[in-house]
Amino acid sequence: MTAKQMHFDREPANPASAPVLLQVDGVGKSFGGVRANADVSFGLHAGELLALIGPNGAGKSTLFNMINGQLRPDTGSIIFDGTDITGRSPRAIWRLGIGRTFQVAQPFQSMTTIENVQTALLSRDRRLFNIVSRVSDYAREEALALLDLVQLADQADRPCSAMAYGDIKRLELAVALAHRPRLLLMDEPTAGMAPRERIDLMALTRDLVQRLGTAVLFTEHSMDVVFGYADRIIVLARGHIIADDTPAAIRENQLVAQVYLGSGAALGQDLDAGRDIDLDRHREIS
Ligand SMILES: Nc1ncnc2c1ncn2[C@@H]1O[C@H](COP(=O)(O)OP(=O)(O)OP(=O)(O)O)[C@@H](O)[C@H]1O
Repeated sequence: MTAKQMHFDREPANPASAPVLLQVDGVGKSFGGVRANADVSFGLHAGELLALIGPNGAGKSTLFNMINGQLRPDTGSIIFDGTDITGRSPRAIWRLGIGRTFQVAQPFQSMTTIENVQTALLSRDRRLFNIVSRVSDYAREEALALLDLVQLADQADRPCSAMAYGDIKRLELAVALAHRPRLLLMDEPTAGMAPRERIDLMALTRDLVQRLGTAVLFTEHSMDVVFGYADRIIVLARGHIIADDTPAAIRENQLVAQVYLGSGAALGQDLDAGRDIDLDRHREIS
């Protein structure tokens, strides 16, 4: 069964006209005297690929963790598809349709590719497996369709331990998609990947977002990925949103350039020259 037969494909979404799926309103979080997030507000539309960037310590992880339920905001609210999820548990938020991927993908190495997806489907369906009902017997066709989505169907029965890291990241995407999230949070999706693999993974993510209508919020330190694939970019600095705009507008934003580079140079100049700006090299502002 292919992904198309499983009805994964939809009409491509138009993010600008799509309804707001996630609304973050006046969110703040402090750790002792450190204001990690202050009065953060933004909306995210269905089918939108939104990048969250900022220098080290700007507050990206804190914001991410408030959306996925790992941290409770001190102030403000987070509304997902009309439901107030502020301070709810990670499990409850996941059940409502917010999935996530991690900086370092960690599949079950002792399983095959397809068994990893089958395990995610078992979890989605709240089933347990034991010696009698084996993982490899569960929802194989649906698991194959998910692997087909991320172009891994031909590696279904391969042990994970034998897979290339770029393929493992694609497997992680299939696992995250197993419970059909409407919003996917991706924490530095291309960390540790070679340039070619980064482009492949983001092109695939973009394609899936358009086909499935899933919204994606991702943090990323590689500016080639951010400017190449985001529909919109939010820039955090010292806990505040200092810009929320299209990649083209962010590129020309002088405040953003100053925050990153400590100069008036337009952010993305290096990109135009075909180079990648690594924010780790521009820590001085935070
Ligand atoms: N659990 C914590 N306890 C104390 N301070 C914290 C905690 N978590 C974050 N902070 C502080 O809050 C600020 C924002 O941190 P956060 O990790 O959200 O930034 P970030 O933008 O994700 O940084 P990076 O890009 O380095 O991951 C920093 O000053 C950080 O030291």
